[in-house]
Amino acid sequence: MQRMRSRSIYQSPRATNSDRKEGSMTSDVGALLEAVDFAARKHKRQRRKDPEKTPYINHPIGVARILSHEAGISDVAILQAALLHDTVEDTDTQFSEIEDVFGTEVRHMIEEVTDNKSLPKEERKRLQIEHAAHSSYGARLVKLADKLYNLRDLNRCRPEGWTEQRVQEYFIWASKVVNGMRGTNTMLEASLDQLFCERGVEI
Ligand SMILES: Nc1nc2c(ncn2[C@@H]2O[C@H](COP(=O)(O)OP(=O)(O)O)[C@@H](OP(=O)(O)OP(=O)(O)O)[C@H]2O)c(=O)[nH]1
Ligand SMILES: [Mn+2]
Repeated sequence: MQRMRSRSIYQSPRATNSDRKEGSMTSDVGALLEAVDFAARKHKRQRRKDPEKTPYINHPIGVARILSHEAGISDVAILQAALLHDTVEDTDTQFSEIEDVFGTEVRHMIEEVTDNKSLPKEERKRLQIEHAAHSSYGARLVKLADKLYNLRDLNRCRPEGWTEQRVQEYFIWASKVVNGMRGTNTMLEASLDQLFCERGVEI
């Protein structure tokens, strides 16, 4: 029987050339695909709130894509955290499970971006504004890309049951979360500011 590894092979991969030649899974690509697969399995029964009922997994994949394609991020742990960022908040995933597979760095980023769903919604939303400002660099990047994706999604179509006023209030709240993270990434902040400006939200 194969012995259990004491350290996950998917955490912060630093693959050597010989690892790559041997087809080892410690490559960056392998580590990212492991996170995509983990998130897809965890979110498999969930849909977005849009009338089309888009598969939920489109959101974390899109958040990771914003970081890599628009913000210029290539750090594998940060991209994995983006892919996994809603697994604990919205599925039965435990932080310990994330740590076992992806390591402590990814676990900590996800802890930082996970709301405590047992708190009343107003308190949760207030705490996001407070916590975002004191988060690590990786967690702030994930938060900024998360907000950018969700605001673009709101411009694309209104979630079922949301009034136009609720959409506008989400933009105003998101701007407060973003304001606490200024100076993190020029490209993300410029894209977010453009959206706030189009909605007439003061920044
Ligand atoms: N714009 C949009 N959002 C949708 C849709 N479907 C699901 N969501 C999710 O809804 C959340 C925002 O809705 P709210 O009512 O404010 O929050 P709640 O679900 O946490 O109570 C976001 O969670 P989150 O990613 O955890 O971010 P956050 O807003 O909690 O920071 C977003 O991903 C959709 O079709 N459009
Ligand atoms: Mn999210």
